[in-house]
Amino acid sequence: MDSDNDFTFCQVSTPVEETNELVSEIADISIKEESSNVSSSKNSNGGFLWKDGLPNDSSSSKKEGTVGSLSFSVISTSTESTQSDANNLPQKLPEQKSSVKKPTVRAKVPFEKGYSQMDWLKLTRTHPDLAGLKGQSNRRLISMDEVRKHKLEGEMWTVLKGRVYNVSPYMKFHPGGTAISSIFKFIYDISLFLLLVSLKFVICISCWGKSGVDMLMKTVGKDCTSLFNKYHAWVNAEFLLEKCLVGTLDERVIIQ
Ligand code: HEM
Repeated sequence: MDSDNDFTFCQVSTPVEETNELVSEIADISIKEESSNVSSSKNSNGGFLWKDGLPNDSSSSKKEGTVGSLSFSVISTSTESTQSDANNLPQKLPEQKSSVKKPTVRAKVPFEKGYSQMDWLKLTRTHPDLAGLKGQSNRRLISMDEVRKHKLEGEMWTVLKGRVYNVSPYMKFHPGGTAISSIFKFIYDISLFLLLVSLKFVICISCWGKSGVDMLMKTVGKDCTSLFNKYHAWVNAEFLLEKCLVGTLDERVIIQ
């Protein structure tokens, strides 16, 4: 017979049900290291040795074994030894308490009623010309000079990731920084001088108590990409401001 046609069949793994059954019967496994001179239970060739024993609790059997200097014990809760008594059924292990911490809720400057991100998305669906294009294409190239000229009510332009947006309609919808109570504001004022020492921290607290409009007003007539990325690089502005797109920044003007 050709050797290619010579097959040998063998079982390479135990069936899943059997494995689950075995696992459910093991209540506890512990491994502890013994010093090399304590070797009463070790066999002569330094290999593996089992010790069968029945602890006080007759519902479970304990097996001990050694491999080299490691000794371990396996406690089985199998009902094999005692069948009839209902008390001898494998006892449930005490439930482990989960140590999942509750997330801390951070106070934020609340948005005005009717100005949530959901309200904004609704508005983008119903208003066709939020960018104020008046029929112009939003594919045209816009210079930084032109962006700087648009700082007035209704026409507040900003550059984000190479695109020019009219953020006026979004202003009131922009979420604010962390809320600040009046007492905390007092402490904030006193400690402001000390806080100036750490520039990074000052940048962090600069948005405390400020409304979303305050935050976004900083960006009008400028490129806000770095500020945007500093506060929330994860925000999908391309999607949120899709309907506010005025054009693409003409970067050739900056390079020259
Ligand atoms: C122009 C495009 C921008 C868009 C579309 C936008 C959008 C958003 C959105 C959706 C949030 C809520 C994020 C969240 O809760 O995880 C947010 C929060 C915030 N944004 Fe903007 N933003 C823009 C620009 C900016 C800029 C330029 C600044 C900085 C001057 C800024 C400062 C903040 C701050 C401080 C928060 C509150 C962060 C917090 O404490 O959770 N945003 N913005």
